[in-house]
Amino acid sequence: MAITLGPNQYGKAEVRLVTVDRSTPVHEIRDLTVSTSLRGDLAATHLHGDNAGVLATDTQKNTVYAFAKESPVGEIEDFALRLGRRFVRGNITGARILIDEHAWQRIPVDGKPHEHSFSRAGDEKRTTAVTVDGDRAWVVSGLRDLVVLKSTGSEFHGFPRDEYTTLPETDDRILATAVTARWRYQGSGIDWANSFGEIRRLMLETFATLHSYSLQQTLYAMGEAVLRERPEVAEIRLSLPNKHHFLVDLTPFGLTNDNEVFYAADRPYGLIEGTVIRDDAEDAGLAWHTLPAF
Ligand SMILES: O=c1[nH]c(=O)c2[nH]c(=O)[nH]c2[nH]1
Repeated sequence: MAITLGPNQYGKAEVRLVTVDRSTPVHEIRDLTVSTSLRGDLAATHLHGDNAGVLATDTQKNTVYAFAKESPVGEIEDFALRLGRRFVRGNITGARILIDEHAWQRIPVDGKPHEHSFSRAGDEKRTTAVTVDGDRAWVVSGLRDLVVLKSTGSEFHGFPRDEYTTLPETDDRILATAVTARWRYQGSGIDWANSFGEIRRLMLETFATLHSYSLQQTLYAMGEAVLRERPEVAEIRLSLPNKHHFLVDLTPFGLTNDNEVFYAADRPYGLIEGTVIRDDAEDAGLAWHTLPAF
């Protein structure tokens, strides 16, 4: 019997990085969670504990902080590319850098945004996942936990009924989800910030305006809108938990419920996931390699 080492990677997970730009009295803050993962010829450490080719995860963490001091972090995609390219040398042939950006907004005081006091702008995160392999690189960006709800304009009916079906058909329900999206970029010279803003806008506008007959239909329409308008996006993957809102039965209290009082269920939840891709998309290469969640 032969036993061999299979695919492996290692790095520092969830490095918390906060930067303050103090160049003017109006401070700018950035708040990132950075995870690094390196691949390559790492047999010696796995088989014999020989660490000559192991760039310590502690060094990887320090590199994140040093790079943030040496030049402005900039767009998370550029920061991830800089880090990934730094790590790929010698026996390290590939790197994957994940970054989540946490948004802050200025606290309004006397109607004006404060210079150096902030409040968290909700749970939503802008994300990127950069994979470097030799001198090639792939960028998959996205967002997580963008919670949306529409109070009408959503129906769900026509599904099969069997002896276990209890769900009533509805022609007017609340539709709510927390959007997780990742999209794969193609081409070069991409304005990361503008592209992110436009993709987010397209997804939100589609969610708001599409009269939905299923969350699946909404998912596809959101992805299709992005691919139609944004040629720099090769494909988009969406994960949409159906945050069910059930009508409360008020008849025990002698009351009617005219689609006004709901119980927001926590779990279980439907989980609707899918990819929307253009038929002439550039090859995905290693873009999704070892990417969690999809
Ligand atoms: O939009 C929906 N899609 C489903 O597949 C589903 N299943 C379910 O119970 N409710 C819903 N809603």
